[in-house]
Amino acid sequence: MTQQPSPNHLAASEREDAQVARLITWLSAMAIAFLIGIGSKAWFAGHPGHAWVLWGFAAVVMAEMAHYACTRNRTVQKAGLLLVVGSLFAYLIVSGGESNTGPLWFYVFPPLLFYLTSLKTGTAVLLFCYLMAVIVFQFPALPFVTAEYSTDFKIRFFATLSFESILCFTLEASRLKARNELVALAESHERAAKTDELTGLANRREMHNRLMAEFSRYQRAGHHFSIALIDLDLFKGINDRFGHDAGDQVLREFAATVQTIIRQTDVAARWGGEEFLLLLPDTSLLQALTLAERLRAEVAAMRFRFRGADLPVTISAGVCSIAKATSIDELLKQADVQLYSAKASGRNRIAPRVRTQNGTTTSA
Ligand SMILES: Nc1nc2c(ncn2[C@@H]2O[C@H](COP(=O)(O)OP(=O)(O)OP(=O)(O)O)[C@@H](O)[C@H]2O)c(=O)[nH]1
Repeated sequence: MTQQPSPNHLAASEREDAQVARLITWLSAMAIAFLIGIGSKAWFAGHPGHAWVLWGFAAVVMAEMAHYACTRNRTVQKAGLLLVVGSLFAYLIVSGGESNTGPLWFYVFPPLLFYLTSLKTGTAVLLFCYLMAVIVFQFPALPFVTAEYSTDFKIRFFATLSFESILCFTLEASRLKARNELVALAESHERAAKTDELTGLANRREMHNRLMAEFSRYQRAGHHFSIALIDLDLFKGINDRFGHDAGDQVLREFAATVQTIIRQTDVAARWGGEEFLLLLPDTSLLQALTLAERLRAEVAAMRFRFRGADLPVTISAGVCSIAKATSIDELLKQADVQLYSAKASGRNRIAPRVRTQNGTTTSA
């Protein structure tokens, strides 16, 4: 199974793409200035053919810039620049440019290539360019080759270019590694800031954000939601009789049970010590009561064990729907009042108790 890139990775890639697009725009503008300047120099030095070729390349780069300005297509922009640069360097190697210095421009290629493409694509394109250069250097008699280079030049050219390419590859590989580690670190910090360490559920701050977001959705589009405030009954007794570790294990097991019962779109959070809050989007009061009751029955029927001892675990919950409140604070207050009433009427129950059409009540 292929792993989906995380939102943080996608955001980092998007930022990088935008940065690359800006860089290409600047490089293209500089390339146009250089090509026109060097073309003019060639013109006045009496090499009109060379001048026209360089001006032709400048015109293609201008056309590419205009295309990008109209379409904002970054893939075409990148491919276009690499194609122009590749063709220009091929021309400079076969023609020798001015005074046989054309191949020197090739040193611009490796860093640009690795930065604009991936390490794999960059290496493949570079190897292809090496092959082309070897052919041009080895077979000066080929019809399109007009330059001839000394053996010394060829050896030094390949040696220095290989050194530069390996250096660029290594630097780009470590840049990517550092970037990925940074994104992973940011992700783990982000997760830690939203999660309760003991149970792995959302923490109070994260739940508060989710409640606010759900409330805006309700105000904007009228999507109803409900909450259930759950408290483990007589939890102090469990800690006192069986120890704090037993209490911690109960909290973890209860959190795991909650996660098997709620929907994916629901949010469960540890609201306080032994208090949990469920946010149930698109859920009416009756549906929320049914879910809370199912959870209560499940917990009451479960066997919580710690070091051979059976732990008496039950829950009480207060449920409230946004239809009965005008703000998140009021909603929480009402759920708290309901929880208090569930506790007061004997614990191991859900409040409010409502009558359904067939006369039964939804909670214990
Ligand atoms: N083991 C453990 N205990 C915790 C944690 N957080 C809070 N508690 C304990 O939970 C207990 C809550 O006790 P109380 O508020 O008196 O409530 P209760 O005993 O559950 O009684 P009722 O709520 O009235 O049913 C306290 O003893 C806290 O120390 C935790 O992270 N781990």
